[in-house]
Amino acid sequence: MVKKEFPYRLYLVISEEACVHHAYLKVVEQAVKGGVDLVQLREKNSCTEAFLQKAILIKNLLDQYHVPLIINDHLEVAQKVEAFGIHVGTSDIPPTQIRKNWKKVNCLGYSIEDLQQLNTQETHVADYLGISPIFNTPTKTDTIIEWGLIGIETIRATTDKPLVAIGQMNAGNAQEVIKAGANCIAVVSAICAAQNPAKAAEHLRNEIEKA
Ligand SMILES: Cc1ncc(COP(=O)(O)OP(=O)(O)O)c(N)n1
Ligand SMILES: Cc1nc(C(=O)O)sc1CCOP(=O)(O)O
Ligand SMILES: [Mg+2]
Repeated sequence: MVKKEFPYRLYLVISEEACVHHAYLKVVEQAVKGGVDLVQLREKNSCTEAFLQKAILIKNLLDQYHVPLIINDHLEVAQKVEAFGIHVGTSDIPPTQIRKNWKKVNCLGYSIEDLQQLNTQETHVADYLGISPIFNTPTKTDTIIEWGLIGIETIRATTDKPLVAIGQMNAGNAQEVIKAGANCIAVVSAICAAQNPAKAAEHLRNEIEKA
């Protein structure tokens, strides 16, 4: 595998239902203005058509800001919208299958839930690894481990792939998470539930850059 660049540092994972104070497209735009440089659309409860329509709207918006779009789980939507990439976990289409069916995928993310996964072909073909989760979070409860900072350090020592930290990430822990070895921080609530998504993103981004 040729190692690709992964310059992204603040990753917004968004769904319409996670957005508390503003419409999701407004949250995306404000977040990008505040410093988000990668966005994932994660619609766990939408049918394919609704997911696709949301993806088209977000893609059109993000293209104006030259910010890449990642689609969660759904290969058909990702391909139809010509997304930058896709994120999958251990219960989804395996990364090797995605490589076979989507030759032009630019960025393939894969969730890591245990250390054994690091030695698999699925991990090998991924462009970045999501450390799933750093801390338990009410936003996603079907997780099996809480990696903590030690988990980031352990994974960092094992792989040189870009590492994305997710799960209860916020401005209060962003610096220590980056210092422990994560390249990028992914958030849902810290931006989607903020009164001011632009300010929330800016605060997070500043903490990341200070680390
Ligand atoms: C950046 C990032 N990391 C991890 C996940 C979780 O993916 P997965 O384990 O497939 O769980 P769902 O998001 O599909 O519920 C993610 N989405 N993004
Ligand atoms: C989408 C997602 N994946 C996770 C994982 O552990 O794989 S945790 C998560 C949700 C993160 O939400 P918040 O920033 O609100 O804690
Ligand atoms: Mg998934």
